[in-house]
Amino acid sequence: MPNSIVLIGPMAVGKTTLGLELARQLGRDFIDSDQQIENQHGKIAEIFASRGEAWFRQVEARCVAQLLAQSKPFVLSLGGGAVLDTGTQQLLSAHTVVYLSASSDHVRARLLRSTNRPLLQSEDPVARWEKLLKDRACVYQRLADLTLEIEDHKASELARLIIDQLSRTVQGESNE
Ligand SMILES: Nc1ncnc2c1ncn2[C@@H]1O[C@H](COP(=O)(O)OP(=O)(O)OP(=O)(O)O)[C@@H](O)[C@H]1O
Ligand SMILES: O=C(O)C1=C[C@@H](O)[C@@H](O)[C@H](O)C1
Ligand SMILES: [Mg+2]
Repeated sequence: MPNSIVLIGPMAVGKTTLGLELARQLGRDFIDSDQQIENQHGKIAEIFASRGEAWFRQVEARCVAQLLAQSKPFVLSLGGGAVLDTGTQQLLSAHTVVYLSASSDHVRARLLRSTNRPLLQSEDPVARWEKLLKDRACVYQRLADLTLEIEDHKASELARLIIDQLSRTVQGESNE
């Protein structure tokens, strides 16, 4: 797996948690785009409140482009909406993209206990999450080299599954 592995998917599916575990199992560096933006510009909820979503998206696209320009392969977890940027979509084609897919049932408890996601500030965060997923699912699917249903697996098991499935793909390609 010579290029970077990029985890995409909707909020709360476990991109950050699993990305860290995947990087640990592969002995690679790990970076999370939301964390990177927060280190540079402060809390995402405050950015949305003070500068608006459009400004956040510009910063996010620039941050992701800088990260993907690194020559050493690493594991990158993207914010849930980062894939909407067409420049980011183009850059992702040079990397291995893993879509973490989930039904709302599998993330319901996580959504209900979180208070820091500006796009889910609503009386019904689960319905908001479902609507965002409906709008974005085709983008996630189109960009993905591998799609993984998180179901009730532990992060360590999901990381192992990703490594196994990606190694099989690489093996298959070298046998062609
Ligand atoms: N496989 C798992 N099993 C149980 N809990 C998990 C698993 N993966 C993540 N979690 C928990 O779910 C919550 C959301 O996980 P995480 O922050 O990794 O998701 P995310 O996709 O990065 O979300 P965000 O859109 O906010 O970036 C966290 O509390 C995390 O501990
Ligand atoms: O799905 C989204 O649009 C977002 C997801 C989070 O990771 C953050 O990037 C932010 O809250 C926006
Ligand atoms: Mg995250």
